[in-house]
Amino acid sequence: MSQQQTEKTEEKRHCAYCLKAISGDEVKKCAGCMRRAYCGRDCQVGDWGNKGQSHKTWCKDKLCEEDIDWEVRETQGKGLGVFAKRMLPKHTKIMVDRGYRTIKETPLDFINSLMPHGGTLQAKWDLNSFFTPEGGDNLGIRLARVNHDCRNNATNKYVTELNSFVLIAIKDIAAGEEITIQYYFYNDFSTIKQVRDIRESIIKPKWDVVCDSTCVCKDAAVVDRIEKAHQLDASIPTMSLRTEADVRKALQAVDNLIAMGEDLSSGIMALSRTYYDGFQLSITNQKTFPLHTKYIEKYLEAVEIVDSKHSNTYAEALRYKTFPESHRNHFSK
Ligand SMILES: C[S@@+](CC[C@H](N)C(=O)[O-])C[C@H]1O[C@@H](n2cnc3c(N)ncnc32)[C@H](O)[C@@H]1O
Repeated sequence: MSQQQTEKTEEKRHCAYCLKAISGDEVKKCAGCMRRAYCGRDCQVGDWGNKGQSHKTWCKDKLCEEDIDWEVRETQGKGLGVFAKRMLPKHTKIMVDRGYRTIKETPLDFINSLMPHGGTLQAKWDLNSFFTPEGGDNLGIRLARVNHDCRNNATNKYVTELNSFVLIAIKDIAAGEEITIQYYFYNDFSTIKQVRDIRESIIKPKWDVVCDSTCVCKDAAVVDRIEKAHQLDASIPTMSLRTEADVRKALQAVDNLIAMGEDLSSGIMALSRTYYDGFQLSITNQKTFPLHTKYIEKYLEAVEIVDSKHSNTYAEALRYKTFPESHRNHFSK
């Protein structure tokens, strides 16, 4: 385990484990990354394993840290929010935040500090936990401070085996800019009807966030782009793969979808799946097999951004890159 070091500066930080505000001599840093701050050895030990944020897994990645790269502070009219302290380039991992699965599992101090102020533990849990298609409702104690925006500049994915949310920038985020996500997960290629239903039936009642008529979710041009991408996405699995020409046609659809997805909000999530589609399709035919390289490389890159190198998905993608013939779609099977 990395050792603590005492800093003699008047630096102001938050303990990465208990979240206490600390400054000057109270700030102890992980000697591995020299970035993560603790108020003492007990907190450092707690944070190292999965009782805390599993810093053992992330230390070498030198991830963004609270008070260095982002901070939690008051917003105008939304309570607290998370703000960039420096320019965070597109695809930066802003935070990896452990997901608590139940109220019982969540430290009481953490859950008590959350909105709604004066509310019951259940009300706080309901407001601050996020549904994850991969792992049910989970609460990330720092993620819970991130506000919703339909024009979000970040997106989050829950990685089940790491028991953590990974929050990534989906565009360059300027120093001082608020970091926002879309509450309630939907991928960019879901139909606009689903998007609208989610707004009306989940986001509004659960978080009391109401979009005005100028919001991007009501922009006809955006609606049209999402709808077209959805139709194309839904058509790909139904396409014939009997001949080489069929496979090339399906790959053309994949390339078109990639081009459409590039500029849709949170694109990298849906794109990672589309790159994988390209890989799976190209390997079905001996003639198109050489094309698989570009898709699997893009897929691996996207998985590294969204799920991280420590995920099972990354290990699997790496295996398919190295041994594409091991995939069930390989033309020899
Ligand atoms: C998960 S919390 C986000 C952090 C919260 N602002 C805080 O102070 O802890 C969700 C709540 O934040 C507020 N909020 C989030 N996004 C908002 C938005 N776009 N407009 C207004 N309020 C928002 C709403 O009160 C919402 O129920």
